[in-house]
Amino acid sequence: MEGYVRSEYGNLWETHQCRPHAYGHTWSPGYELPSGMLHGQAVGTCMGFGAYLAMKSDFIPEIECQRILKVISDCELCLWHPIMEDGAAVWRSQVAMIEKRGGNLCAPIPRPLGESGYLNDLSEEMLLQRLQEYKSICLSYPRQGRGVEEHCTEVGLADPQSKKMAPPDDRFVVTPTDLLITTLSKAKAQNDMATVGEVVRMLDGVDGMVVKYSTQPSEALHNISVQTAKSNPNWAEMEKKGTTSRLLEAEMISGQAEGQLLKLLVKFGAVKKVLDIGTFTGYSSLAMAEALPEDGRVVTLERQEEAAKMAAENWASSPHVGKIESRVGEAQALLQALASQGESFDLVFLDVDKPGYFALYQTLMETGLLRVGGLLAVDNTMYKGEELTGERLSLNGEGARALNAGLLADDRVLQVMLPLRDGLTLAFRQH
Ligand SMILES: C[S@@+](CC[C@H](N)C(=O)[O-])C[C@H]1O[C@@H](n2cnc3c(N)ncnc32)[C@H](O)[C@@H]1O
Repeated sequence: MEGYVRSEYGNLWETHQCRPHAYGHTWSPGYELPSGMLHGQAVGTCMGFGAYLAMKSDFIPEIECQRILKVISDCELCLWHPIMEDGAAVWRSQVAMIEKRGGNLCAPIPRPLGESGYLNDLSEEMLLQRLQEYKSICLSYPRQGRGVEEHCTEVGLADPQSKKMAPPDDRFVVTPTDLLITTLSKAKAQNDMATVGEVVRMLDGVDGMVVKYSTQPSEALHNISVQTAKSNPNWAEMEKKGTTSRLLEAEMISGQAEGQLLKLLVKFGAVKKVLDIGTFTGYSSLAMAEALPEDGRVVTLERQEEAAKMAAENWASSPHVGKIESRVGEAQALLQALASQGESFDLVFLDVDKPGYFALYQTLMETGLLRVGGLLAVDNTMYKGEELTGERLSLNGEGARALNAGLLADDRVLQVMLPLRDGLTLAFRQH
């Protein structure tokens, strides 16, 4: 144990490593807890599966694979558990491991017997196929590949799932989330669907409460919300005609709560120059313009001509319209142009397609468009809660995750993620 800790010292999270002693610990973390298996039993299944993959990769001959499976089985450990039928959970574990191990699967498997090689390429499709092949082999082993006393409850231990969430009575209610969790937990225990419905109603009220108790919008901002809410048929029509290249939708609007937060940041920071990346129908640009002093300026960027036109119409009646400069084109190219003009900004609001987030962030930092002492606000950093589900992320979800990870690794910024609507991150550039 001491030798292990010594070798791991400085990296007790065990990240970014190719580690022979992680044999049996690549796929099982995805199903160990929900299965209720003892840790060693779950590792047994994963060692057996690793041995099978080693054979399929020509790292060991079939006879040695059988030898490994026989040893595991003779030790009364589990080779196969029905929970492994949940291929999606096994795949999620693989995805999480790739992230943990710094971008590579690095699954240690025998190569040759007694030494370790690493498996890096295993697609989801191939993983599912190999699992089924492995299962059919395991079924020919004693107990059909099952272990003896596999589960925690069989040896007098509590089911690990029962510890996953503190029992409702033990959990302090400090936040609305605590309240929702405790109420839902009780409802689940009592199979009480009426209370589940009540929780849905409460959840639905969270955004409404934020809106209710935040400063109400100006008439011009209110009108943008109203116009935008009616705009979906127009966007669909424009996309069909080819006047916009992608489908825009009313739901893209930042809206009141974020608009008021942006206004507040402009006022509090005595901001003079704002860069708004993603104009859409002009809500965030106008919100920030309203908070700027007379000589303040918002430069707003939008790739879709039609959206920029609609934004200009929306601002036309506002006394703050003169503070807004609209530029049309791809954000990355427009940023380069602004940088070459020697521009820099006190506040940048980033709200465009998420796959481009990190590259745009890098440009903002490298060119000095976000000045030292300036603030970056980024929308949708909790992208639809995708990361919470543990499912595979969409391209947008990946984009948000890449930015979140990039901010975390960058000591030039201090940041906080606020669970406001779809997640809004504030990052202060300290150097
Ligand atoms: C979420 S909306 C912006 C919402 C706006 N900030 C508001 O307050 O309502 C994103 C906008 O950015 C535009 N956009 C997306 N990716 C872009 C890119 N790479 N360059 C320029 N504009 C982009 C879209 O056309 C869309 O109008």
